[in-house]
Amino acid sequence: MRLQLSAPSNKNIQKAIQITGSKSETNRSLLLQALFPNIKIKNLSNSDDGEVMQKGLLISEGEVDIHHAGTAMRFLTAYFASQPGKEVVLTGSSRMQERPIQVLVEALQALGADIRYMKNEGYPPIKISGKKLKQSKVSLPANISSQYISALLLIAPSLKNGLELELIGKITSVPYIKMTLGLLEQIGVSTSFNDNKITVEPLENIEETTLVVESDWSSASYFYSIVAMCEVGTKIQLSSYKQNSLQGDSVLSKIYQDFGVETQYGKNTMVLSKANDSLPNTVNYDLSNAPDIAQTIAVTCLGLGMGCHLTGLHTLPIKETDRLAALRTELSKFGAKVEIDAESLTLRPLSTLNSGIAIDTYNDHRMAMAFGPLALKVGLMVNDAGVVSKSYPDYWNDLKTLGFEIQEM
Ligand SMILES: O=C(O)C1=C[C@@H](OP(=O)(O)O)[C@@H](O)[C@H](O)C1
Ligand SMILES: C=C(OP(=O)(O)O)C(=O)O
Repeated sequence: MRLQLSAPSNKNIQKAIQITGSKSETNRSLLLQALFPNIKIKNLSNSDDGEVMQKGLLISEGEVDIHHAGTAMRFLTAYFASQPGKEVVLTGSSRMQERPIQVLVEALQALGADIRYMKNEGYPPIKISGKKLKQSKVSLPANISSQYISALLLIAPSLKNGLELELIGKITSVPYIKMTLGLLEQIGVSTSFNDNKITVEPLENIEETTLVVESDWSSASYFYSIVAMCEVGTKIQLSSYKQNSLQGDSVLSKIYQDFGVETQYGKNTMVLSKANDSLPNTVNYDLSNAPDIAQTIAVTCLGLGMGCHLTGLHTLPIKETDRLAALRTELSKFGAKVEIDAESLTLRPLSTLNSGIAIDTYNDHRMAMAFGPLALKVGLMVNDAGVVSKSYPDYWNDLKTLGFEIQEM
């Protein structure tokens, strides 16, 4: 599906949008619920990634296909490996078969798991024969993906002696590890995280507990970008959000102050308002703690004629697509000068954007969603726009609610 996008006729937007639960919190909560069935969950994500996780958890033998969902791939690997009697082949999209999983597989094998590669060493698909994992200590590299660490932490309370992890190297995407520990604490598990050591105590039963998933902050990023590009006075209310979030992407409320956007919290809601138009020429951010908002920020800067130097992006090449290469290609179509290296992206300020551009999305929801707000500055097309369903199926409808003109071509 190719969409043609144009700006709302009124760039002083006053609207409210309800976003569903965080996909990261959802997939963690679902796994915990499979281990401790008296957990109840509210405000689940309606994303494809949440759906494949839910379906995957119901399967005990045969093939489990998690499509593009990184969290489902990593979390289910740990889950099936620790479940005696379950025998599955865990696979995913062709891109998923290029996303590395060796660090997690080796850590699980060290704990006693039976996992074999079906095609390429180090990558899905993998065959898992569930076993009781008897070991309780393991060390693993922490600089490739925090999802390997979260996967181990999620099954940790169900292991007889809990788990002690030693993290090697610089730890990436730290807030996602803290989110996992935060959810474990919410169900009554004792945890500690000091320097490069994490411990999780075992837990046999829990009281009936309801986990209320906060709405998705990565999805909220696109509204920060929209407000930043609208007229002063624009206000968009988003729900359900809170100031003390488990999600690291909530750093958006600080970052977007640089773009004149203020955040006010109410009861379960936040209002983003465009407060001023005085913008710096260029901004610098280290996004190693919030990699999923890199695309949003780069496109906001392009739209506002600002430059940016974004660092800490070493994980972007192994996400849904190589996001550094994809960003360079797509930003350049508008005439921008963009440089990338293994962990950073530099965009030079550009005053006039080329028009008539069609954005390629590379099976990456965030390529489509990040470029949507740019329609406020220049009409554009988005190819394969249905990719947004990976995390945010209602995205284009919500943009229509704001007044964007969106037509299928
Ligand atoms: O644990 C999670 O829910 C996630 C962790 C991050 O991945 P990495 O740790 O691989 O950077 C993030 O990019 C992803 O969207 C979700
Ligand atoms: C990287 C992402 O997802 P995952 O790794 O879970 O596929 C994302 O949603 O931006």
